[in-house]
Amino acid sequence: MTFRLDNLTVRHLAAAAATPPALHALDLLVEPGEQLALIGPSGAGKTTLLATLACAHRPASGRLAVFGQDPWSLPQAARHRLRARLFLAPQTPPLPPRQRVVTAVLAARLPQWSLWQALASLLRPSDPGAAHAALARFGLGDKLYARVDRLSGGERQRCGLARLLLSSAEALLVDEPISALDPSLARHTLAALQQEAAARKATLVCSLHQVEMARAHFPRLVGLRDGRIVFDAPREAVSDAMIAALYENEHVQPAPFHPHESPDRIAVGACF
Ligand SMILES: Nc1ncnc2c1ncn2[C@@H]1O[C@H](COP(=O)(O)OP(=O)(O)OP(=O)(O)O)[C@@H](O)[C@H]1O
Repeated sequence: MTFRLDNLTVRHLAAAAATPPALHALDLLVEPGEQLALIGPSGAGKTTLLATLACAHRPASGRLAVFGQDPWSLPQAARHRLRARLFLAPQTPPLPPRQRVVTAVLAARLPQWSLWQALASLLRPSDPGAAHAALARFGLGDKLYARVDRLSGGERQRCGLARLLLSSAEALLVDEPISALDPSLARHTLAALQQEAAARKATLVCSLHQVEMARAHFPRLVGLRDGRIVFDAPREAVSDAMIAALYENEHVQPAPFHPHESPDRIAVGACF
């Protein structure tokens, strides 16, 4: 078992006491090598769930097992070793802006390196060939020596994913990997991620806003809403009605349209 959640509730430390938990009484089993997509509306808890699986949030109650171990009952050093078996790719990767792409990508190997290897790689990239190969898988081979702050949003996102290829993680936790990509790049990027996970027999949990991509590419879909699992099913069992119910949003009211407003006024209003 890669992940097992029993009645797991997670609260953000910064959230007001009266706020409902970000994740509420979740039960979830994820087997080694499984590929599943997390879908659900904004604020459903997808990012929180990925961070919880990555042992970045301590649950408020319930049980979490990662590779059969409760990370929060382990001594800190053992928890770090457990985390090194996971790779969390955030939606916006925290890449140092003035760093070269090659250095930023090779930093994925930090958990495998000694302090001296890490310092030496900062001065002279230790394995630029591996960084280039990883970048090339995401169509970024020509950016090896570019500065991170000169990349576009989509290029930064793919640079973050190239780091994943250099890690030795057994579970890949990926948060909205295609949110800044055009449709063709999005398909290519998802395929590269899924091929990598399959090749190393790693578990892949991926949050996506592109529901049709999730349905087309992932064998299992977990629908989250308001911090609860609404469905957890093979894609063939997920109907259009289930998707519509997941995203039904009674909180958003359509803005009133005033036909007497001139296009200029509408444009100015839209800017501010
Ligand atoms: N750092 C934080 N402190 C307090 N509350 C937070 C924090 N991060 C997220 N939340 C709250 O937790 C809930 C779940 O947020 P989360 O980011 O996990 O949702 P999400 O499904 O990933 O949303 P999106 O699709 O918009 O990225 C939301 O109500 C959000 O406001």
